[in-house]
Amino acid sequence: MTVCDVDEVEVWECSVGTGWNPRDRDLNRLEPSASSPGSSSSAFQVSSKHDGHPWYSWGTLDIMLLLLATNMKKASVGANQLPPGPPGWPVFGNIFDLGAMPHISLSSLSKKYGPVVWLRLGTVNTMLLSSAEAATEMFKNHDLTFSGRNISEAMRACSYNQGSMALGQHGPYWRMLRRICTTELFTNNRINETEQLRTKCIDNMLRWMWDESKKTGSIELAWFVSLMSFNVVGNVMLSEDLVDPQSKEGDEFFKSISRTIEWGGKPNVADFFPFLQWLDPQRIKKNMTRDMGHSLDFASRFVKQRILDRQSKKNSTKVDFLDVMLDFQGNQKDGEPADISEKNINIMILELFTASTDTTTSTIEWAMTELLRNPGVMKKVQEELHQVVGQNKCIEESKIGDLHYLQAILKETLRLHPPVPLLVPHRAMEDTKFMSYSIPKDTQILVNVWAIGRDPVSWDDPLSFKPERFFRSNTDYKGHHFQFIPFGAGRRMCVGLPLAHRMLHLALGSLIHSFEWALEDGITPEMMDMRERLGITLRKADPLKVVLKLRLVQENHDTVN
Ligand code: HEM
Repeated sequence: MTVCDVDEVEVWECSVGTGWNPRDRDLNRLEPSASSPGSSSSAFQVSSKHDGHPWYSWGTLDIMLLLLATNMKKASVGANQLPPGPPGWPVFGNIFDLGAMPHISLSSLSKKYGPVVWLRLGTVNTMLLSSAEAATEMFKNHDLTFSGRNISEAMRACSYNQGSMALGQHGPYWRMLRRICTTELFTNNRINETEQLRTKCIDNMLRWMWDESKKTGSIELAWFVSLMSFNVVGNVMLSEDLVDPQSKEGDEFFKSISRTIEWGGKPNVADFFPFLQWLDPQRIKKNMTRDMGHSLDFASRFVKQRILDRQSKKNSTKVDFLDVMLDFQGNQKDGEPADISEKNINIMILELFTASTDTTTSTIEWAMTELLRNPGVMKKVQEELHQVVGQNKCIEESKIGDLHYLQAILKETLRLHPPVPLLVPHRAMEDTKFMSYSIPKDTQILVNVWAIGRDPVSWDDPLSFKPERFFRSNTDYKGHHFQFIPFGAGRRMCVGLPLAHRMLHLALGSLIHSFEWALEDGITPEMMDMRERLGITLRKADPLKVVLKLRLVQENHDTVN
C-alpha cells in the first residue's frame, strides 16, 4: 500500500496590553448608565453585577475613588462619549467578565451592549468590536490609527517584541519586515517554487500517521499536522526538515517553541496591572524567558551555521528566507536600519514557526472534526477529490482552484473556528473618533472574529456547518469581506495567508483523499466533544482521535509498509 510518497520525510498574544491610561473612564463600579450609551450625564449607578446586594456599603476608599473618577472624567477629553459597556469592579474593572473563554463571554456582552463595547481590564482601556459593520468601520476608516499593538509582559521576554513583526509597533522596522515577507517570502512565485517541499512534508505526515495507526489502532491527528506544518516552515525558511517522530534535536526545538506558545497564551495578571510587572506573580515572564531563550538558541545555531557555510561558499545555491534576511540591506531612510541583526533574525525565525504551527493545526483538526460529524459533507468532498484529482493520484496545488467544495469546507471551518478569535490585539495610536465615540490613545482594540462569524445578521443558520453557503456568494478570507476575517484585514492582516492557503488545502485534501476516516470504537459523531481551549490559538479541548483505513493506492510512488 502506498501514499503519495517521496524519499524523505501560531500571539499570539491573546492577552491584553499594558500601560496605565489616565483617561480611564471608570475607576470603580460606578458607571454612567448603560441604558444611555454615550450620554454625557454625570449620573452614576452602582454596578449591576451586584446591584442591591446588601454586602456592599460605601467606605472611604469608594468615596476617594469616586472623587478621583469624577476628576478624571472632567480632565478627560471626550471621555463621556465612550461606547457602552458593563459596569466593572473597583480596581479590577471588567477582568472577571472575560471568563475562561473570553471570545464567548465577550460575545454575550455584545449581545447585551451592542457591537461596540467598552471595557476596562485592570488599567487597560479596551474597545471590543463584534459585528461586520463595526469591523468595516475599523478596517476601512481607522486602519492606520488602530495599527499599533499592545504588548503583553510575557512577550517582552528576551526583548522579543523588539524584533517581532506580529508585535512590532507600526513604524519603519515593522514596515521593513512586512515588505521583506510580502516581496520575498510569500510571493506567488516563491510559493510556487516551494511546492515540492510542501508535498514532501505532507507525504511524510501521511506515512507517519499510517505507521502509527498500524501500531496503535488510533492516532491523535493534531500531533502529526503540527509536525508537518513545522517542517513546511522549516523548509521555506531554513531549507531543513526539522522534525520527525524520531529526531531528538528537532524535537527539542519543537517542544521549546510549543512551551513559548503556551506561556504566551496564559492570562497574566501583570498585563492588567503594570505595577505588578516587577513581581511577575505567576512567574510567566520568568518561564517564558527560559523557554524562549532555548528556542532562540536553537534558531541561532541555524543562523550561525549558515553564516559559516556562506563564508566557505557551501550550499551557495540555497536561497531561502534565512538567506534573504542575511542579505538584506536597508536604505537607512526614514528610520529603516542598514541590516537585520542576528538576534532579530533569530526572533523572526521563531515568530514564523509560532505563527504558523498552531493556526494550521487548529484549522485542520476542526475541519476533520466537522467532517466526521457531517458524513454527508465528507462523502461529497471525497467525490470531488475523486473526480478532480483521480482515484490513485496525489493532489497538486494547481488543482486547488478546481476543488470548490474543499475550499468551501475550509472557509466554513474558519468561520466557525477561527484560530485567532480576537485577532492579535490592536492599539489606538492616537485619540480618535470612532462611530461617534471618542476613543483615547492607547486603547486596546479586540475584534471578536469568532462572534462575527456566528452573527445571524451576517449568516443564515449561523451555527450549522454548511459549506454550500459559500457557493451562493463570493465571500473569501482575503480581508475584503468583513463578516469573515479569520486572517484579519488591513495593514496588520496575516502576512502568511498565501502560504497558509496552500498548506491548508493541500494538507486537508491529501488527508481526506488518502484515508477512510472513522472515530474510535464506541464514539458516535453525536458524542464528539466540541469544547474549545483558548491559548494563543483556539484549539479543540479534547484532541481528535481517529482510526484510519488507507484508500489511496498511489501509482509511481514507493510502498509505505
Ligand atoms: C490557518 C492559518 C492562519 C491563520 C488563521 C492566521 C491568522 C492570523 C491573524 C488573525 C493575524 C492577526 C491579524 C490582526 O492582528 O489583525 C495574523 C498575523 C500574522 N500571521 Fe497569521 N495566520 C495563519 C497562518 C500563518 C502562517 C502560515 C504564517 C507564516 C508562516 C503567519 C504569519 C503571521 C504573521 C507574521 C502575522 C503578524 C502580521 C503583522 O502584525 O503585521 N500566519 N495571522
